[in-house]
Amino acid sequence: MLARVPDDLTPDLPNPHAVPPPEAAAAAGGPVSEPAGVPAGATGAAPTSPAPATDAPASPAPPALELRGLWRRFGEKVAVAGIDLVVPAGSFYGLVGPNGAGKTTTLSMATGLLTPDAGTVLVHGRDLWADPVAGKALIGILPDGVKLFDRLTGEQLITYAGLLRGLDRDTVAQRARDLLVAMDLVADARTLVVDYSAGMTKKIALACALVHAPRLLVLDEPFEAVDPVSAANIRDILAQYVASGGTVIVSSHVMDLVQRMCDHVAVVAGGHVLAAGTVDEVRAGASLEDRFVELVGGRVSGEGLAWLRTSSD
Ligand SMILES: Nc1ncnc2c1ncn2[C@@H]1O[C@H](COP(=O)(O)OP(=O)(O)OP(=O)(O)O)[C@@H](O)[C@H]1O
Repeated sequence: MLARVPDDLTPDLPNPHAVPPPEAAAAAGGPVSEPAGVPAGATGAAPTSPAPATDAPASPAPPALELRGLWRRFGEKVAVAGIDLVVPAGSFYGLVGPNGAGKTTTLSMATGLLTPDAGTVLVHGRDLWADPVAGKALIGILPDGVKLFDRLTGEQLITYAGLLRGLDRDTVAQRARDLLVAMDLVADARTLVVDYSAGMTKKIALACALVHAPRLLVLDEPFEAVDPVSAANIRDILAQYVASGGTVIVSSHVMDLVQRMCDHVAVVAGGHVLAAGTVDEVRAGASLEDRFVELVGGRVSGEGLAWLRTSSD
């Protein structure tokens, strides 16, 4: 079983010893930072007042993702009703909720795929919707109901994703090979994606989300239709990614999986966050599944379906 992400695919984290020019970092999908010692937004500006004293404690690193007052409605339907959420950098964060809770809508707004009606999305402290190009460079996305260019082969699709992210051809070729191995898709590298099974399609989409070594990985139902061995491989890859400094947000309906895999979780229902924190805080001594049912409610008896138990002969 694979338990290791190739070093080249671990997240592009800021290197305190090397500060690339912002445009180069953005093009490489890496962090865009001001030169050390220069206040944000002041690059190139002549100082107008003496520098402030520098003995104040360094401010803590911003969360990987911060959602403030996110709203989204579709016609009369309010899908997301003022969601606030803080995803700490380096966390493995689960997002759970019943069908129609607003998870996909929230993640779509958090990753620049869907415009919010109101609210702010900060990715590593940067306002995503103020500068979507820089913000999206930090994110890898596996959307729900993913639509791919499925007339490409798996290998071509990863290559396409890498080139689109601004990587050079040699880097893309190396990473495509590594990802095909990690996803156990080498034998089908030259098969058209349209001929892939649902689980294989999920894996090739995940490979595309990883190719630019993002700092934040947002995965909507990544294990749906994936076989147990592939799921275990993917879990290993994600755990390794988090161990090397990346942040993963994963939506899932499988409480047991979230409880085992994630260190933080948010329970969402009706477009609101009902509970959020570490998994242990949220489950409060119960299993996550029991706590989920307690928070969300909505259990129905099968009495109305008595006819299902009636013999038809
Ligand atoms: N494009 C759309 N047009 C109209 N309504 C939408 C649209 N997208 C989502 N909705 C509605 O918004 C609500 C939240 O949907 P969303 O897909 O975010 O839920 P979810 O938590 O991801 O659900 P599931 O777990 O079933 O995938 C639902 O009532 C859904 O019908």
